[in-house]
Amino acid sequence: MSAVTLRGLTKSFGQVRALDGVDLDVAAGESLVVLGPSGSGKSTLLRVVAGLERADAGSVVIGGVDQRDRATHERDVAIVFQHFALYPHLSAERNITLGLTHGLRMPKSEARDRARDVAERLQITELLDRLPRAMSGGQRQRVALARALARRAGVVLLDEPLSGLDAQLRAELRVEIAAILRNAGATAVHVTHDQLDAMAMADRIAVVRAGRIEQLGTPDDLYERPASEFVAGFIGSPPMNLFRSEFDGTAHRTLLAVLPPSGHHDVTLGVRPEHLSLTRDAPWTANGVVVLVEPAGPSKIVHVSLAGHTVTVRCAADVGVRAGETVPLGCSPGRVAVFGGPGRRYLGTADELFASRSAASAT
Ligand SMILES: Nc1ncnc2c1ncn2[C@@H]1O[C@H](COP(=O)(O)OP(=O)(O)OP(=O)(O)O)[C@@H](O)[C@H]1O
Repeated sequence: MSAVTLRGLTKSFGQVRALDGVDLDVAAGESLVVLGPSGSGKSTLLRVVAGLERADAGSVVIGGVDQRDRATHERDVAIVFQHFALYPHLSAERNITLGLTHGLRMPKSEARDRARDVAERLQITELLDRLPRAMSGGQRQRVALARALARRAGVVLLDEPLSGLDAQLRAELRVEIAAILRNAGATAVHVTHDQLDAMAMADRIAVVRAGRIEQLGTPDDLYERPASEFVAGFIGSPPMNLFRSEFDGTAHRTLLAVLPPSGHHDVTLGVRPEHLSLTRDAPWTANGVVVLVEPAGPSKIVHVSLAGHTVTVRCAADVGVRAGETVPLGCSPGRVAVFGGPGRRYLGTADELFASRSAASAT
């Protein structure tokens, strides 16, 4: 396993800046997920690390060695692509051993031993003699992963390895792949636009937007303290409710009145679904109309229409509400995140902002 260090990576395609000065350190043995919307530069980042794309500026260092003059096959990386890219006319075993015998010039018997070893760990031994067309999507993806792991490369790069699989298989495989990479002690960089994949697979997540890293942190960091409105809206299922206008008119106005006068007047308030309740017994309240009740196992997600947008509330499964009902919504300012200023960065909770304002006015 090797550490990966990226410094000042920049890459443009014509007018499009796919990477805009990316600095990133991935520790040896770490699983890092690059998460962002379509077109944010995730694949380009991975391709530059793999040497499939040349950066306009910046450096890629793997295991302490600058990769500038190295072609993809000379880099200590294994790649698992979005599309399985297995050779259709070769058995699973041959798919796994081909890169070893040809790429790494390993003797056939040794390559076969390695394939069998990794197949056992991935529980696909019974697939080794099969052609890809005789396998399910999930089985093919396991074989693709086996092929990457069999190389025992210092770094495994995965580009949307789960896309194209159905939700249940995706949920199973994301946990499985994370465990396999962890047990193998592999350094892994995954790319995905799916925050559930990211939360399950990552030691740390880098959220990218327009070729820049917006926030880097553990899944808990990102969930508890999103650095910006963009991150807040991207993480969590359902994601944080964001109020550009107002939650409770009085509360919002009170909040605006206490914010620093330095241009933070256009703020967004964010509240997680689990921090809203269908009660009037809270410091801030408003009324809304239930549009949909969605069962979610031990809880339910209630979608409530409020001042022109839909708010999601996570509540206990036994709370009895029906579509069409008018319900109170309550929350506490300690649970309200405030975003504003350039880049709509996180300014603190409403409570913290009230407190700092009163402390400032007291001195
Ligand atoms: N070979 C290319 N030629 C021209 N533009 C490109 C090329 N590759 C990527 N881009 C552009 O660079 C930007 C980043 O693309 P990239 O594929 O890295 O994004 P992504 O985050 O991986 O998106 P997705 O999730 O849709 O795959 C996009 O605007 C894309 O259109």
